[in-house]
Amino acid sequence: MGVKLNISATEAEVLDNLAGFFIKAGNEAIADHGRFSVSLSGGSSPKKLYELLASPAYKDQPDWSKVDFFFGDERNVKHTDKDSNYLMAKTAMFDALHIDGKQVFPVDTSYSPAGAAKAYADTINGYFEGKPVVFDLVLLGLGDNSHTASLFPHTPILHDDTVSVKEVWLEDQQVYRISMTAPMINAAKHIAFLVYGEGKAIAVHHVLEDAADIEEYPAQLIRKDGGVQWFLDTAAASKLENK
Ligand SMILES: O=C1O[C@H](COP(=O)(O)O)[C@@H](O)[C@H](O)[C@H]1O
Repeated sequence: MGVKLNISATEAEVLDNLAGFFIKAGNEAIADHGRFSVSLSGGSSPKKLYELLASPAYKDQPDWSKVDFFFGDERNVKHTDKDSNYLMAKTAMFDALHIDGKQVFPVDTSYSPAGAAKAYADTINGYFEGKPVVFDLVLLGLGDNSHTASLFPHTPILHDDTVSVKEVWLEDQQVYRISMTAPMINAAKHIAFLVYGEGKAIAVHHVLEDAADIEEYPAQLIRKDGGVQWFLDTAAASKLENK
């Protein structure tokens, strides 16, 4: 799968290492083509990373006016809802860094789920001006059930081979989410997972070491020849047999 493991002793070290990776990727992208396009993850894990990146004491920060923010997935809720990935990133990072609204590309959840997915795909294609969609960095988390972005077990999006954005119906929760497809994520220059805590250890083992089964372990869909970076703490890595 081209996995690059970065295992740290503590949660704080994992966050620090990934912040360093983010900043390096950002500075390199800006030096290379003038801007840094990053797709953020949502859920419970990344908030501390975003707060750390926004911390004024943090070293070697990129020129934030040259960073463009997207979302790998979103809950089908208003931007003011506590479950909104956009709201979480805004409060944890955008506000503190005074990011201009023109640099932030949230999913427009005022549409129907299918409409929001289509509109977001159009937004992304427009940003890349009709050229191939290649984000400089896609950040991802991992759910206890081995989902990433909103690529959930046993959902049709797992078999979508288009570089696109789709709505995802979660039968058990009776809600929609909107998610980039695996091919859109896999086209990125860099992909980095942030996973910490013992609760994720079994999922990490399934995704990285079990036989291929994308229906059960959708994060196995995320692969790159150049390697996918996994930033883990020792608790999340504790069930790995090969470290
Ligand atoms: O990549 C992602 O992963 C999470 C799962 O992370 P968790 O920390 O909430 O368990 C997912 O739900 C999130 O929306 C996504 O961006």
